Amino acid sequence: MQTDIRTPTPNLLPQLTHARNPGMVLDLDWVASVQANTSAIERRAATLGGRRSVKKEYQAAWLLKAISLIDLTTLSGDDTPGRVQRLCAKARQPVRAEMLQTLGVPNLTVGAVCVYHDMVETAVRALEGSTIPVAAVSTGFPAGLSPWHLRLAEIGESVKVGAKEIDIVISRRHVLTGNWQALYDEMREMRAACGAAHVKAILATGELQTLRNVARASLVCMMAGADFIKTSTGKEAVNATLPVSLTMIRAIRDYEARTGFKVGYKPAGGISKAKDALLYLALMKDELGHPWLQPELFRFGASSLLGDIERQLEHYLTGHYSAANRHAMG
Ligand SMILES: O=C[C@H](O)COP(=O)(O)O
Repeated sequence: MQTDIRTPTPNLLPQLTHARNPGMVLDLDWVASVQANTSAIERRAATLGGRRSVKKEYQAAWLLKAISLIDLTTLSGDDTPGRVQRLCAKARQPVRAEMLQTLGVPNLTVGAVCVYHDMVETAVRALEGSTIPVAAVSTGFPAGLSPWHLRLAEIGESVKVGAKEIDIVISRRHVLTGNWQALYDEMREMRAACGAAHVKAILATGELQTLRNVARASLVCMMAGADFIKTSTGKEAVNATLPVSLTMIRAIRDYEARTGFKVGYKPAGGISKAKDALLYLALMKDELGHPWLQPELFRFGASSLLGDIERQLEHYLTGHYSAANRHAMG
């Protein structure tokens, strides 16, 4: 039976505190034992799309919750300080002030702002006085093929200028060749380079060929101390999908069951519709429960999702849709 996701307004959900995942020694027997039943996973994912969506005030509450979980992202070659400043203004006040007042959440912000290293200082300055962290994509994002010492140095540079979260990319070839030791070692070193900054491991699942590879790579990154596992850079041909999400979420559940440590989940790439955000939240609640509905353990990596959510909230309040271009992000 599916869980009913109707819940009171998001700011009434319990606040989470959890110990940071320290990682563990690489357990190759555990890794080798991990399988993924692709047809069962795909069947389950297909049922999610058909579920009845929540309506009216319940939907509005869940959309507000979704906003608080967005890593508001710009990762374009033509990013400018001006665009990043506008994005940060949006991060501070994601929906028009009068709408937030009416909805009873005047202080709502997004989960984080996510940018390339070059824009970290601009974002940090633009977010001064708020509690919104800046996340930097790092380690030769998106391919992760720059020289190793430069990948590590890039993490250090971003942390030095104020990034509180680092989204690293793994070496896909370690997964594709089954070199779990190499994946573990690189993840461990990258986590160490992050220091106190939290590390999200981007698996680039669209390039890992099988769900079994996704499950094993998820586990190895968690064993090496990832704070979050993230699907995609947004630059692969296939980015976040529900089957991949189920696979990764279940890896998180198994890891917690065996070690007691909670690891966060970040689907990213191609999530641009409010209704998709609701599906993901329902999935998290069904599979992992309330702790994974907090920014400490769940984020959407998304550049345009906020605009669609804002349109849906406006429709809820006024009965009308405004043009999408009224909700520009940057
Ligand atoms: O990590 C975030 C992604 O790059 C955003 O992808 P998107 O532009 O498809 O929303």
